Amino acid sequence: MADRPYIVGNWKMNGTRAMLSEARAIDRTSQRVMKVEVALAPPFTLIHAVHREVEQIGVGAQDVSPGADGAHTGDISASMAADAGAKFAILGHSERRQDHGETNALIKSKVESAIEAGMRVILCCGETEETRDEGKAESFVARQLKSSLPETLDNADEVLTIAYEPIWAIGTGRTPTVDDIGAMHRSIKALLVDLYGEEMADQVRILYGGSVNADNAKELLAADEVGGALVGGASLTAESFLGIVLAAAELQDQ
Ligand SMILES: O=C[C@H](O)COP(=O)(O)O
Repeated sequence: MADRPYIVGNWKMNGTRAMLSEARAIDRTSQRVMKVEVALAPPFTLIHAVHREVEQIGVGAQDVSPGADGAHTGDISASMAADAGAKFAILGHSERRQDHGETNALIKSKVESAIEAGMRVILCCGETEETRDEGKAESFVARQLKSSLPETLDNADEVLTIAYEPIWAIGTGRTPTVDDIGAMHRSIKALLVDLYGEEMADQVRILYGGSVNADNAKELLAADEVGGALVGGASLTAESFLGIVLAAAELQDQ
């Protein structure tokens, strides 16, 4: 449901079965916070286990490979991730772009494969500090999105979420101003209207990601057109992640 804030924890390359207790605790509290949609993206090795442990929250993958199953050693297709219990896939994260040289064209083929497998896509975008300093952040992000979004979209709220994550804010404790976040989210929204029309664009939540924690969540989530948060470091313990979930719930009450 696009009108609920969407709070997604990305565990990145962290987590062994010892962390299942954190997922259980997140799930238990989330059952009482129905006005917020909560989800976790553990590493592939834990997707099935987390899926079996939780009742309320969504479980997703941090990536999928494009194309159909076949002879691709080490790869995991969207249909395999979905079979393990993943309902969504985070695609185009800047860490994958940097560490694995992912291009917008490759990301687009991953987006298409994930949607075909029935998953929701959380498509990440975001600029470097240099690009922002040059005043080119919005045009850079628009280019990333235009080159990696599908041509057409049906059931947008079930299929697509965008996550704006300025690279310089990831894991650094630094965040853009609320005005800068609002301006970027408005620009992304305008692009979605352009590509898919207003009705479809209204259904796509645009998350903010980059050093979100329980202390700054309320302020960041209140920015214009922010429909939730993609959380890295602060999603690794139930205590810190639930602080963000509860902040989102409080904001809904205001
Ligand atoms: O996917 C999550 C983002 O990269 C944000 O990570 P962070 O919350 O550790 O800054």
